[in-house]
Amino acid sequence: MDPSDQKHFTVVDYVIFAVLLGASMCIGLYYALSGGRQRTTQEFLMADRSMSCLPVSLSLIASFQSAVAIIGVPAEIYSHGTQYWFIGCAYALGLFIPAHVFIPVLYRLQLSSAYQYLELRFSKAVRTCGTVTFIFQTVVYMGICVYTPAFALNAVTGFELWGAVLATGLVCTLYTTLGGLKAVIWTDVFQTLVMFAGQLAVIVVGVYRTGGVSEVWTKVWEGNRISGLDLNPDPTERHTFWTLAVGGVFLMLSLYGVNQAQVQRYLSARTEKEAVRSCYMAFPSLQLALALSCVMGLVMFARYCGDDLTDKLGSSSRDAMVIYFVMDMLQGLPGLPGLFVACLFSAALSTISSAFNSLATVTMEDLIKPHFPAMSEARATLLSKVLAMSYGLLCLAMAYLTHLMGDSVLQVALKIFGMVGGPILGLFCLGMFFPWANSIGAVVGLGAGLATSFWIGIGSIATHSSGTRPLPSNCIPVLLTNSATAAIQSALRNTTLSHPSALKRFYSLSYMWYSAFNSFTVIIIGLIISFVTGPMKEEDVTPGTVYPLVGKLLCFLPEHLKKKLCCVTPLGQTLSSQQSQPPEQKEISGWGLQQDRGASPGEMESFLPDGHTRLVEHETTV
Ligand SMILES: O=C(O)CCCC[C@@H]1SC[C@@H]2NC(=O)N[C@@H]21
Ligand code: NA
Repeated sequence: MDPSDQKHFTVVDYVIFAVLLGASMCIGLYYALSGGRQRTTQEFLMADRSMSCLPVSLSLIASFQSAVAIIGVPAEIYSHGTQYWFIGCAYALGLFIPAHVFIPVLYRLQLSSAYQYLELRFSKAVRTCGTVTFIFQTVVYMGICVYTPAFALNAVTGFELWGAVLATGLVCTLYTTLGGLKAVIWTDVFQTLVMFAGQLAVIVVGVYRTGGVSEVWTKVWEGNRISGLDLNPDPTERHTFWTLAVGGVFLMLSLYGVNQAQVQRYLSARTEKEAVRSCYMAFPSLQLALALSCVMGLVMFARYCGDDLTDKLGSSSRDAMVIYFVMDMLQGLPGLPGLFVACLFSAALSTISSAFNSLATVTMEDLIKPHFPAMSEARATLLSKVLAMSYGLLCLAMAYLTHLMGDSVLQVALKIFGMVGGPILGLFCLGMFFPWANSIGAVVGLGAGLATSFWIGIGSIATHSSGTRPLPSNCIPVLLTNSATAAIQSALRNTTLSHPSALKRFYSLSYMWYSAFNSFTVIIIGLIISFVTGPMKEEDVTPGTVYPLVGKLLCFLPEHLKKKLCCVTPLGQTLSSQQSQPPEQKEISGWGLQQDRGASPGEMESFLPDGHTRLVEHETTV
């Protein structure tokens, strides 16, 4: 990028950006100094299970709406048209199933970490495998989220790259470490609003400067960027209605159903009903976030298609082009470039803080506490803060690794979710829907799922069959005009159109199918191994850890047949955690309530730090 074309910030922009970081810090400090002052893990990691549905729902959006979406989705729409928008069709089921299947099971078990479920249902080994897999996925994802905004800004504005990464990482680590989950959730609320405001500003100014709505629509229509309903059933087709609306459901379930960051938010709600309501309330906000980023891509297309930006942007990826577009639109409007940079970093901060906090929680609850049961509350809380800090530093290192990955951060992020989140989703489904599944089946199933997903993932990179479709000839996006890239495009067109071997087709499976494909692999392998090594019996399964899915699907069968199929266990009772737990119970419920095999589902046995046990009668509401 030659300096003459670099867009510069005015003082006002820097002030706005500093105000955003400052506001996040203040919210973090407020929660460090108010309430219980973050002195128990229940408060630091679970917000005292006192949150209401509005902040939880906005925090649910913020967790997986980072700069990757703010930059990656417009770049996707610019290059491939609005096909990606169909992922919105996956949001309905993608939130309905978590609200009515995963939340009831996980909430009634009163867990702190989603992976405690795996020990209750299977064994400690399965829990550890799930936790380690989640940690790997989140650390890689965090790296992408820290790197994306800094890289894009640096490419266009010369904004000091590693200075921005450091500023983001440190501010985020600080307020997360000081304020715990309460600070993370309330900064998420503030940052989500900044995110929406920033994107809206770019859209309004962009439409105005491109000649108004009708002008934008005409250019977009003629550039055939409005993709119709592509019902092509070919699973290697990168984006079709099926890969996005159906494959997308499994992606949503892996994130909003079983991902620790989201499960922790559900469990921080003061009642189960509040948690379900927050899931429902996330739907409109998710649709709004998707619409804003897609429209931004369309306005960008209306603005540049046909112009030649290659000389301006050089070899940097199309992701950087989004920032160029924003800076181009907002030039001369002091404060607005700063607002968009604040939007970008809000997106990044809200995701990274959720990642830090969930990593600290699972490391504490799943990997440390079980080995140090006598650890004092103060020491446990201090250790949680040290963990949040160390994950922060690890994240900066991962940011550098992202530097080495390909372009299109959106695709990289979605691939990670499919490759790692998919098998974890399969593991939870295996446990919740199939009472016969045993621990050996679960571990082998997870291993098979991860092995398959990395085999496809690496295979697709090796054979360059990332499924990029040839673009419509009438408007080769401006960044592809240079001959080298065009040559790759035509070479790619020839190889993929030649007779692809079965293996090549396997490698070119759309990454939007990874979540579905990998979760089914875990379930099928897990069931086979379970039946081979002796399936579990109904009475052996911890009550409250199985969702009678098969029973509900086969509701037409007579009761005695369903009993034979051992799939009619009633789910645990609806809990309102505040009423059901006596106050002294609170500080240890994060230790996971061990079910006494003999206790009836309504009774939960909990282990006190001093080794005594207490039967807690949970109120049962219909
Ligand atoms: O923005 C990111 O950090 C990740 C990319 C989007 C992740 C998925 S896409 C479907 C769902 N909707 C969102 O807003 N995020 C998740
Ligand atoms: Na975010």
